[in-house]
Amino acid sequence: MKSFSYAFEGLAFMMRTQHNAWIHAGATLAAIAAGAVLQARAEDWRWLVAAMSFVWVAEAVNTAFEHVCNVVSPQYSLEVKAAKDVAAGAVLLASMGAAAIGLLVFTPYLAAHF
Ligand SMILES: Nc1ncnc2c1ncn2[C@@H]1O[C@H](COP(=O)(O)OP(=O)(O)OP(=O)(O)O)[C@@H](O)[C@H]1O
Repeated sequence: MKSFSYAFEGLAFMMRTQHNAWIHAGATLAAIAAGAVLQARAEDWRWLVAAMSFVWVAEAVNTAFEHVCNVVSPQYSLEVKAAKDVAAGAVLLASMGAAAIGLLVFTPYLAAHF
């Protein structure tokens, strides 16, 4: 129970400090709403859940990484810049992958409706 509470504290910290987390939250809610409205099949929900989870995991790891960097090297450093930029790149890659999965999942439903 203690471990769960620390993990939820970490997630709450991420939501308080990372504006990108709110963009992920909006995208997550939009994907869930689209899946419900279009009545996505179970195999499509699997892809959606995997894509959404991957983005959140990348953002959480990026947040942790940034804070470790800030403690280890609060002053400007090209090494820290490279490390933070690569971590931000991981979130970008996960988000682009999720957007691609969203397109692949939802396009056939939209094509069938319109
Ligand atoms: N100590 C530092 N030395 C050099 N560059 C830094 C340093 N801290 C931040 N930066 C640069 O600023 C960018 C943003 O870092 P910051 O820690 O402010 O994260 P952020 O604003 O939460 O952005 P994001 O989560 O979108 O990557 C980094 O990707 C890096 O290019």
